[in-house]
Amino acid sequence: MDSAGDAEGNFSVIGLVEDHTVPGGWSAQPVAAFRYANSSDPLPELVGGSQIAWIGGKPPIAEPPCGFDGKKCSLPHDPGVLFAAGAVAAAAVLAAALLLRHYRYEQKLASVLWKIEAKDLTIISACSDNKTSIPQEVDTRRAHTTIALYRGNIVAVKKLNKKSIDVTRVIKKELKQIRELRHENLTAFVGVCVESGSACIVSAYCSRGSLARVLADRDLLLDDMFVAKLVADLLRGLTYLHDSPLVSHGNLTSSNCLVNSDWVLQIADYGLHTLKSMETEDALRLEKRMLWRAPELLRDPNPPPWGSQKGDVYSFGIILYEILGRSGPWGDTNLTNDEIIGRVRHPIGGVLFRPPLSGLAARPSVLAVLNACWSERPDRRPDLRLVWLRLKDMHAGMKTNTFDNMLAMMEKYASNLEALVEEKTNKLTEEKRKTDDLLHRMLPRTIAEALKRGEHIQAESYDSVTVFFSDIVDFSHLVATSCPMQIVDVLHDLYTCCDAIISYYNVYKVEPVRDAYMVVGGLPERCSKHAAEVASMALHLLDVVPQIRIRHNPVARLNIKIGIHSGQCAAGVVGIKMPRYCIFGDTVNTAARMQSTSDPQKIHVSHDTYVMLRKHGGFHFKERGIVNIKGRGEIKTWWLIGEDHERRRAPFYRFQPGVSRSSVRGSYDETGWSTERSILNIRDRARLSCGGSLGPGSALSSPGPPACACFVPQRDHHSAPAVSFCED
Ligand SMILES: Nc1nc2c(ncn2[C@@H]2O[C@H](COP(=O)(O)OP(=O)(O)OP(=O)(O)O)[C@@H](O)[C@H]2O)c(=O)[nH]1
Ligand SMILES: [Mg+2]
Repeated sequence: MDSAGDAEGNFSVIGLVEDHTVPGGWSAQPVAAFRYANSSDPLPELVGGSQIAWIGGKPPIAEPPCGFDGKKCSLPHDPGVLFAAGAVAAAAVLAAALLLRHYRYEQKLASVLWKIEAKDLTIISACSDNKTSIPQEVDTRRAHTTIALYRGNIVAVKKLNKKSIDVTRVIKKELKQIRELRHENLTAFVGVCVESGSACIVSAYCSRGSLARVLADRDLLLDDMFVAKLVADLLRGLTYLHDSPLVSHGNLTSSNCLVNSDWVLQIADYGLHTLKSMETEDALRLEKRMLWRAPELLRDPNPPPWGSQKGDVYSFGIILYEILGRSGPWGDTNLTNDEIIGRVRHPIGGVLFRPPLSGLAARPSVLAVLNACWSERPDRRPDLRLVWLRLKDMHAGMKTNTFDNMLAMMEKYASNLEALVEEKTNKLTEEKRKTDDLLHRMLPRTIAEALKRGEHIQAESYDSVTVFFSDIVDFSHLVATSCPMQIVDVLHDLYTCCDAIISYYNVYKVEPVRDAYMVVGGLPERCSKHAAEVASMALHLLDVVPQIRIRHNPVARLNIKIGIHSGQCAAGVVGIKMPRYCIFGDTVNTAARMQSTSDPQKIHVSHDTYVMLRKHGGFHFKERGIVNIKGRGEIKTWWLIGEDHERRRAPFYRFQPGVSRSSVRGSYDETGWSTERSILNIRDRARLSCGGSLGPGSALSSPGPPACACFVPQRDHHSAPAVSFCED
């Protein structure tokens, strides 16, 4: 109590204090007190407050910042002041945003992201040494444009024909604009290389080349789906361009539509009109571009390089026509480019000149779109979205998914290629067959095959072969009375006929020299009946040769002298550049002597051959007597005069060394030759056509006397028979 008897307040501050003596570790204890230092003080002082554990480390403020009733923070209430303040703030924010935007724009313009350093471009030429760095899909011979390697990618490089390049602000704007365009159906712009005053535009490379080239490739089958996909790609790309800041293309041609490796059509050479302006261009190139240009642009003395959207629609119409017709932008026409452009610009007699639609296989709806796209009045041309709608029928077969479309295109292309490969393989096989045929005419088949395999041909010795020689009687007289070309004709006819006959026997013909003809039996494949083969063939030839008509002297007849001898010999290939299969040995000389000592239309047979033929049986002889053969002395020789006709039973087969026996009917001995076959009726044989105009089967199966068998020389199947022989 104080002196006045008033009670003095005794205030203590109780706080939570850590206390391990109580459960929970905390207890409320006095932590500070209020004391009056002087009795005159109106309020007590806080003593010991430092021990208090305040939340947040300090005591709470005594009053809220804006006072207990918020009056301390109240704004001025004048609306004019408020509005002015807001407007200033908004203007400041807008100005800051605009400034930032402009700054960024300027920065983008100034940035040289479009710039390509010449040192980063490695030009690839068709004869580039560095083939390993060129990706497989790049066929440099089919590029048709300059291609280069840029940061590991193949790019197309288009050089601008300008004397000097000044990269102005407008050009920078164009470059920025074009860099921002991205679409699946536009070729991706990579950059521009400006070096020492010249410039080139670098863009992504499309490996399948331009649409014009794809359409010109006759091996490529473009079915409806292919066509629809190409048209759809073109429309998509063009629509994107029309909706972009570029607004239009201005130079839409089939060479500016490229096809990439995935068969996606991409539009190229869009934009950059200022950069490309003032290019010194080839007049022919300029003229070619005009073929796709709309009439109103052709008439304009200063057409804008970006053309117009309606102008693009006209160009689209021409390209659509090109895709459907595959015969160029104006079809098969005799008019020159200049004449076409002239007629489009100034129609003659008011009749509009457009590509011919007759013979174009297309749906009526597509033809209607074509006509609409190349309307004379631009405002009558549909816009691209309408074109897309009107071509709905055309796109009906297409898949909605781009990837599926791509896959379908690839599959189509692969099967197209398969058919193409098959066709080319057939052609190749046919060519190979012809080459083999030619080779087999020059060398025995087994030898030719071994030579093809690169094997060395060892000369072989044969114990027993039969050598045949024939020679035209009075050939020197024939030569003296004919001109060289007539002689060539006679020999050609004779050899064509003889070759056809000997192909029916198991014998090998050695190259003829002048009128002399040499045939050997028993090599290169050994054959036990070689003497019979040669004898039969000799009788056949003897019968046929006199029936060959001499073209320039039809009444004259060819007669031959034949000599045959059997014995041992060696045979092998001589020469490397022009290998020849040659036969060596005394047997050859003796056979030649047998021929030279023979008589016209007689077959002179040595005693050795006679013994073999007797053993074989079926041949008829007449003894000639003792003849002096140079080198052999006096030997007994024979005339072969005939063979037993009735011994022929089996069908007559053409002999083809190397052909498996099982593939041919008939009975064969170990040489691949039918026993009966070698003993043929000479009359029947005579009916066999030379040159194969009648097959062997037909000659033997037709009963009764045969009709005249003629052959037409192989070199001209349309001419009248040059040589004919008939049965007497
Ligand atoms: N394979 C392939 N060929 C291309 C590529 N780019 C252009 N070409 C072809 O290269 C040739 C020359 O192209 P450009 O210099 O653009 O000439 P243009 O297209 O005929 O005519 P403009 O573009 O009108 O000047 C044309 O046949 C193009 O189709 C590409 O990326 N790949
Ligand atoms: Mg081009």
